[in-house]
Amino acid sequence: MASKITILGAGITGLAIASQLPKEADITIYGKFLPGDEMDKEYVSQWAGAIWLGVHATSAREQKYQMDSYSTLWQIAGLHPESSARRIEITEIQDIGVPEQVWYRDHVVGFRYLSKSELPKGAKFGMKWQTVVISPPTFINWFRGHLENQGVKFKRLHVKALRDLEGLGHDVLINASGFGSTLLEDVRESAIIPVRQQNIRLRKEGYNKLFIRRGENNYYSTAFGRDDGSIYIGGVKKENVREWTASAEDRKLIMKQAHDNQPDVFPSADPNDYDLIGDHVGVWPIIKQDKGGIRLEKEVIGGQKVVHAYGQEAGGYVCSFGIAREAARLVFEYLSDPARAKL
Ligand SMILES: Cc1cc2nc3c(=O)[nH]c(=O)nc-3n(C[C@H](O)[C@H](O)[C@H](O)COP(=O)(O)OP(=O)(O)OC[C@H]3O[C@@H](n4cnc5c(N)ncnc54)[C@H](O)[C@@H]3O)c2cc1C
Repeated sequence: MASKITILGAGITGLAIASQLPKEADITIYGKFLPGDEMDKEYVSQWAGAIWLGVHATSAREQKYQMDSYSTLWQIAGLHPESSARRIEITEIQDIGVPEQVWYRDHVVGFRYLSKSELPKGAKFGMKWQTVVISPPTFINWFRGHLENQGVKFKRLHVKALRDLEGLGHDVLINASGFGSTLLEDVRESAIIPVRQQNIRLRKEGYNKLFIRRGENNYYSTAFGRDDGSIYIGGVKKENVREWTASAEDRKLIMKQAHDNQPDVFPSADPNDYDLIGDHVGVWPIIKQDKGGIRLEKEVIGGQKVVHAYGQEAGGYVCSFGIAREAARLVFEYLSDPARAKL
């Protein structure tokens, strides 16, 4: 009989995990929010940028997750342009750090360091390489359809605890509920903290670049074109803030930084001089490295064999398929256990 696997969570984490499970498994994804829903601030995967960006200060374990995701997103961009995933050249400028910390330099397509003459004033080093950019609402919708074609079922359900799912009779339950894990009565994750990021979206055709610059005091400026003709400009990041009201001051700062870095593209520092779509404020759940980083492990809770998958600091898209492969391996460990009968 096919193994029965339940996934709680229909964000990028739950979807990616479903894609890496054995094709013959009977898989159902449950969620309060599902792909195709109207934008809701609590459904984090709709709000990502999203880009694949090698995150500099991560553990070897998370580097592997990031690279697994890079290669799969790269493939999706080649095979399924309708998913919104698109290959793009990235220019990364660093006012901090050293070139040696760029651990992904030998693993991404077309990587090269910039020469001194190519660096803007104040920069320590920089690089260009090829990455993938995604429009998340389109991407998760496409992903849902792709999984449904393979027999994965989607059902809307809001639970208070993992034990509410016990009656489904699955062999393994995957907990990919993100922030939900702080509230589930039998999980109550206390290591998750919120990270808020404010960005701007504006209408501007013809910008097909991805620029990012990082510096002292959390300086972070990015701009990239999305497939819907908009530019996503970021951003002001704040840890431990779960609040969605846009700040006018941050909006000005974001636009000023974009203007300083690319005056040819953004000739004014005043947001009102552009065709603004609006502020884009989102909050995502992370577990910091000093608290162990992403929680990706097995735990038997009240008789259910659970695999937890949440809290990725580097970003749910950046780590997606790497986390999914590891989660699939943990599922396999449960299923191949000689004492496979339910506990
Ligand atoms: C502004 C912004 C920019 C970002 N940019 C990037 C980027 O460029 N690259 C990147 O990789 N990441 C980026 N991220 C981070 C990324 O969006 C998150 O890491 C990722 O979306 C988390 O996905 P998830 O599937 O774990 O959680 P979610 O998308 O929140 O999904 C959780 C799922 O669990 C369900 N759920 C939770 N609790 C329950 C319950 N009790 N009962 C039923 N269902 C439940 C929800 O309904 C939902 O379906 C960004 C985030 C923001 C906000």
